[in-house]
Amino acid sequence: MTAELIKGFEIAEKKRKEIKEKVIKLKEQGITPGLAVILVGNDPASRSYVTGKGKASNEAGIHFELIEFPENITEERLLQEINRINQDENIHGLLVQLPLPKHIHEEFVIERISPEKDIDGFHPISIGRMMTGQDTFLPCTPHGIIELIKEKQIDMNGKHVVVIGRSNIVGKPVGQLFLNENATVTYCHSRTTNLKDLTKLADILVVAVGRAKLITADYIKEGAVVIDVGVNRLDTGKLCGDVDFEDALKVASYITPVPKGVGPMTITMLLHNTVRSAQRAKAISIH
Ligand SMILES: Nc1nc(=O)c2c([nH]1)NC[C@@H]1CN(c3ccc(C(=O)N[C@@H](CCC(=O)O)C(=O)O)cc3)C=[N+]21
Repeated sequence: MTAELIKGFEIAEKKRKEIKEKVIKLKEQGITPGLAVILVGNDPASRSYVTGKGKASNEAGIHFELIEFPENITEERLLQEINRINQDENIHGLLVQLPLPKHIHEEFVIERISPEKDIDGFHPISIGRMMTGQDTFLPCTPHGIIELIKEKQIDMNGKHVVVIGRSNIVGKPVGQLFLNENATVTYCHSRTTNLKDLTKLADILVVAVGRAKLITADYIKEGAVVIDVGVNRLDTGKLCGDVDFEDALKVASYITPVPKGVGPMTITMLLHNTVRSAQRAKAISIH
């Protein structure tokens, strides 16, 4: 078998066109969707992700504000800035790029963001709503993955999804979203003893651990769908997934490449959430 590629980049492009149309409609009604990103410190990877978000926003017609702070900013000053943006009527979405410097409590920062503007879907209120299946901002990478699966018309109902990784931003929420789609979900992580026995059972295998080429063909059931969330920067400067792509191609039915797989969908869902937030703000202003 040779797997079919899930071309996230192309699917993302199509969805961005639809988002752009929605932005045009909103602008005709006098609303310009606005996204603010807070970037602390000078990590080149974080800076490059934020640049990508800014570019994608501008291309979609979304107003983008980058707010930069030095590494040594106090937590109090950062929280104060979030308070200010929470009140800013021109901004519908706010995200604080992670990770933050060690002296800042990430959870305090996330909890300070107004759930109405939490387009990352990281606030405990957003997570709670997601868990109970309510309408809310869904975290972008997990949501992007579900959209890719739907786009390819891959059945999730009753399927066994195995997630490797249990981060708050990818592993945990992606399992929850698959559960909401009636899949059976198994979580694996660094303490899992019999990893290969479990991954071999997966109809859909989601890999989000951050270790280049960890998953080879022998971890994958014949015909499984493989979703690679890894973004590992090699010494050569090349981006590489958590899956050994060439090897996995031989056994999987569908596979996402890195780059141009899940990554572009993450940014697309961020734009999607920002536009939804603006639409909602508009609806409220009418009442
Ligand atoms: N508060 C917060 N929200 C985030 O959404 C967030 C974050 N913090 N911290 C870091 C991760 C990582 N992340 C990516 C977004 C896009 C690509 C992406 O577009 N990747 C391109 C390649 C880009 C390149 O070549 O550098 C691709 O896969 O094709 C990757 C990774 C968002 N994150």
